[in-house]
Amino acid sequence: MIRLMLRSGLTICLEKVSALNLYRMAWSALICETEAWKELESHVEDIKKTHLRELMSDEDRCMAMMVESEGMLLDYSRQCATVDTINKLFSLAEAAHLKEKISRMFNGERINSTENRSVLHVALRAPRDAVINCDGKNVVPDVWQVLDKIRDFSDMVRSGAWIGVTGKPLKDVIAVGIGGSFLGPLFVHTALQTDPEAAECAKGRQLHFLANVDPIDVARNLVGLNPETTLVVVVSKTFTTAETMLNARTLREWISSSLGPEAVAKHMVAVSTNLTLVEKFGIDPNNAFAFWDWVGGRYSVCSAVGALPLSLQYGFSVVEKFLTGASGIDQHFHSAPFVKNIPVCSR
Ligand SMILES: O=P(O)(O)OC[C@H]1O[C@](O)(CO)[C@@H](O)[C@@H]1O
Repeated sequence: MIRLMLRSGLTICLEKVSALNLYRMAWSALICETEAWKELESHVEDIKKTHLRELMSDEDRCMAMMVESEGMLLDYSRQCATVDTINKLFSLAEAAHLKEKISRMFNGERINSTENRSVLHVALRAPRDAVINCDGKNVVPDVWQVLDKIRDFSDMVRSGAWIGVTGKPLKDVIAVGIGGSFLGPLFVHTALQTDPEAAECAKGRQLHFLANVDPIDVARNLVGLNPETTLVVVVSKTFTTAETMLNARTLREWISSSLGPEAVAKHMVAVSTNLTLVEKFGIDPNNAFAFWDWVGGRYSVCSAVGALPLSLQYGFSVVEKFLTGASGIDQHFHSAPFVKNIPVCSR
């Protein structure tokens, strides 16, 4: 039996581990024990003595700390750091095998080790003809099947082809959700409100978000809304989250007490990975928009979680542009060297 002492102090017996596991264990050695970390640590003491005013007067340094790609400019020159600091951070990224980890993510490997899942939010905005495998299956066709369904549904609602039970068009949407099933869509909605093209597409429509279970917040969100012209989108990855389910039940009651229980079919739809619970709640599975467990909640804005409410408000073409932009950044993240890589430099 061969015994190996890792830098972390862990002793492993070679006959008990496969070569692959050995490789992974070596990778997971603590980052703070690498040379790159130690160099950075001692460098921090020097940089602390430098004033940002002095750093900002160095034009070459400032230019070196700007990266432009995909129509975006990242200027990180106002960090208390020199070009040397940045190079040391790149060395640390290499010591952490960042490049390999990025590739493993795009290859659909189960890098979410706590849940033993792939991390494939990049597939949510991949072009229709892309191939991204999860457990040997290309997931891109499934993604586009849902996106096509979102486009058709939001076109129908926006054009008035899908109407409420009393025959009125549904011009207002309440998205019920919390955490990752709320914050991403709210963020994009806030940004799109200042975009002239998107604002034009949203004229005459309202999008509300309900995350809080405080009854006053619920009441405030409903002010000025008429159930006859409102569509409720219940957004929950698990469809078990207490706050979301309580708000969903409150709104189901708001609709059915005013329009009758049969109105739920026309006035409530859902976004979830758990379509069984969606149906149990009383939402027609035909009006459910799926996503998958390889989408982390906080990364779900490009799934139906964001795409459905935002398409209802702005139209699918606006959302498609958002997805295309995100996909452009994904390609950039996958292929650009660290020094020109906006997501890497902004970490
Ligand atoms: O989408 P769900 O399953 O309703 O979960 C909502 C949020 O609740 C949490 O589980 C906890 O806040 C988050 O991770 C998640 O984004």
